[in-house]
Amino acid sequence: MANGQSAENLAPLELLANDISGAAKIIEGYCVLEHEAHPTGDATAPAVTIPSSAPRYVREARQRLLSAAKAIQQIAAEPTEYLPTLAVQYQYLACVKWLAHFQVFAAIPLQGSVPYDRLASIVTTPERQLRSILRMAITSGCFCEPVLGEVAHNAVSRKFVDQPGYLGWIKFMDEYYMPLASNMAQTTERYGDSQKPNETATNVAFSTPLTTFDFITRSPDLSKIFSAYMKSVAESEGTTLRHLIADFDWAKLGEALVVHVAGAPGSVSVALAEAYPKLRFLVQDSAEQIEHSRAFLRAQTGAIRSRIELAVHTVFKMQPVTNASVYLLRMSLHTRPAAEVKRVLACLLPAVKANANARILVVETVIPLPGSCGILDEALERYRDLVMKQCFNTIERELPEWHAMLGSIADAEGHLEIVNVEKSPGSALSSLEVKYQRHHTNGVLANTVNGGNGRS
Ligand SMILES: C[S@@+](CC[C@H](N)C(=O)[O-])C[C@H]1O[C@@H](n2cnc3c(N)ncnc32)[C@H](O)[C@@H]1O
Repeated sequence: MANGQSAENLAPLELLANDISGAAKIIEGYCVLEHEAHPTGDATAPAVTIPSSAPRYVREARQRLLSAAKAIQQIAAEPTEYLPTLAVQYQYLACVKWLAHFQVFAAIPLQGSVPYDRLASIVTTPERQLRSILRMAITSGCFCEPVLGEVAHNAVSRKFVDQPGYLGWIKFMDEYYMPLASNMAQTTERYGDSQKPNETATNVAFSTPLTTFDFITRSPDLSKIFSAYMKSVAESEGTTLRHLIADFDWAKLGEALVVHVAGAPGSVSVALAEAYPKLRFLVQDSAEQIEHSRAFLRAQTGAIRSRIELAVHTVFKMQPVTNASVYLLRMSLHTRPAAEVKRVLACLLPAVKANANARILVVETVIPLPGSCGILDEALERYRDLVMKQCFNTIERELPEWHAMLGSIADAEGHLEIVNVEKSPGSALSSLEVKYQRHHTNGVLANTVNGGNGRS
């Protein structure tokens, strides 16, 4: 400990500085041991800072470092700096939008640097404006200036070239999410605590009577950028399928059937099928989506295709398959009002009641209780909660709310119960393992005798 002091005697700033230093040592030590490139923000920065194959303690150190760095900035800053710092954030979004509009990402060579004046003549923008906007973006971590007067890509800006969906994401944030967020107060003024899907910030911001889904799908422009945005979100760190694979003990299932409820197009089943060759899958969704799934599966290898079946099934009808080991519900509940969430879960109850080892795996955001995790993780989960409210009048839930929701799904002999919760470092989603719990009989939990898995 610095100066021989114990942790209890350290002031908050020193504690955070120690956290940062300790986490940075773990990360740098890992990079040296594994011959990985050291994280930097310059042109040589690796495309991935910490690979997903890194041990959990290294990925946890990265989360700790990010949160401690954010927390230390907050407490070291003067209160009078709060608003100027907030102002910087909206300018960042405006700069990235401007750079995307003038196709600056594509105009900068992937290797080497380019002088501002030459770049300005390529993208036909005033040089002084281009330089100001790029230099502002550089302070956000996007692009770098390896030689004074010349700009180059770094790992962040290169993403906008490698993954064009990033441009759709920025456009969607700017043209859709921003107006919703800035109309949040007017929405509460007009609709109070409404949970109706057509009394949201979408209705206020865009003066439409439509629900958010209808509003987006009926606008060709918006639905195009929405698809690009969703594709990028699916590939982003928070929702990558690697977390789903890591956050449940799929191997213990052996040869088993997994039903992915509302699982089109089937990319989740394909990823799991590749990782676990003994598992078979049934993807259920609407008739229209299952048609897309057929096309999607045709592009997979025969070995994968042979283990994935498709079926038209609505989440509001009783689950017809009762011999599966897992009924997976991933990101399918948070856009629904509570009454619908209950109906969806109730349709699965008989299937998990029929087999004491069967599980419902609910993969959704769990909002952390204040201070229970790093400040950055907490902010990202709370962001998702606000977006759900603004778009759908629905919520993301805290763990006690998930316990209450699942516990309320019951029949005469028992109810649904969460037996385990897992969340990989960096994941935006938690995996809630849910079983049917029989009511106490003579003080003994009937299900425990029958095959609880002991992981709770
Ligand atoms: C956000 S997506 C879920 C994505 C998918 N579960 C995953 O993990 O990537 C919602 C899915 O629910 C499906 N869906 C919506 N309403 C449904 C219903 N009533 N019955 C069955 N599927 C439905 C949609 O077609 C869509 O595939």
